[in-house]
Amino acid sequence: MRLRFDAMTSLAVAVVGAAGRMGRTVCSAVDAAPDLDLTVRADVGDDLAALSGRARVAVDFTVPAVTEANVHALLDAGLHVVVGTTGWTEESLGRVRDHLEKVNAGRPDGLGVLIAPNFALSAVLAMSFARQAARFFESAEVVELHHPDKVDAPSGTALTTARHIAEARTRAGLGPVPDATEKQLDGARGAVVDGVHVHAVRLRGLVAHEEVLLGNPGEQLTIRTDSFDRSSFMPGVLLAVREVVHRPGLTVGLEQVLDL
Ligand SMILES: NC(=O)C1=CN([C@@H]2O[C@H](COP(=O)(O)OP(=O)(O)OC[C@H]3O[C@@H](n4cnc5c(N)ncnc54)[C@H](OP(=O)(O)O)[C@@H]3O)[C@@H](O)[C@H]2O)C=CC1
Ligand SMILES: O=C(O)C1=N[C@H](C(=O)O)C[C@H](O)C1
Repeated sequence: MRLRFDAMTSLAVAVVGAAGRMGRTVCSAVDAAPDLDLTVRADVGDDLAALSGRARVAVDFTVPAVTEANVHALLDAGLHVVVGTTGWTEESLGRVRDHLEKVNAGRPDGLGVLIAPNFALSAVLAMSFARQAARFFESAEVVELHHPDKVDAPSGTALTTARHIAEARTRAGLGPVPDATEKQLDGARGAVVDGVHVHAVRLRGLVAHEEVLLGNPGEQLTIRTDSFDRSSFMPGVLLAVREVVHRPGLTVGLEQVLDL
């Protein structure tokens, strides 16, 4: 019965932030997918409560300052939500988890929220490889490189990568990364995220890139991911849209869906 339903009914999708760089690309990708139906393009000033009944899944690519409020409004409107916008913290994720528990209480087919800092397969794999490798290296630093219209630094992907590296180092009993710097210009050693230095480059011509540098005496491992075009994020976004309706509660990271 379920197969018949999936085969005959397309999934109605709303895109929030539809006029933005990612929003426009997601609209085209949803439009081109035979099993998905783009029913709403929402942007600044649109009332998200009005999406109730017009879509089953909303995709949010907006700005860090509004994304959490959007998710709460979309849950109140009864939609599953896929989020690519950056700026999430343990606290804001916790509030979404609490909200989901409330709206899903007593519902076997509860709502799902899937939040991922990066939907590109190469980036998800790079984060996973970095996490795997981190415990074997004395030194670890992250360099992220993006287009200069990006409003946040460091990138959400770099923050997540650094946190995963730090967790792996702690679990392995590694101490602080070696660094004899005594005197520096402000920012010369980047931001420090859980003990891992993160450097942000903004350069016209770039899209989204990251290097994880891992060092030991006499050797270095570099893990690099490049998104040359926003089409790189689309298979992951579409996968998340199709998956989120089957995953009640909060899912963080596309790696959960890919079983990495
Ligand atoms: N997870 C992933 O794989 C990826 C994540 N990102 C992240 O996605 C986010 C968006 O990136 P990008 O598309 O480049 O940014 P843009 O600035 O191009 O797009 C954001 C859009 O959201 C709109 N917007 C702002 N506030 C609201 C609101 N309250 N409700 C609805 N729409 C709103 C903006 O309108 P206006 O311009 O008028 O303010 C704009 O149209 C960023 O956080 C970025 O880091 C980006 C790429 C991949
Ligand atoms: O703003 C961008 O462009 C991107 N943002 C995300 C991030 O901050 O990690 C994902 C990707 O790097 C592109």
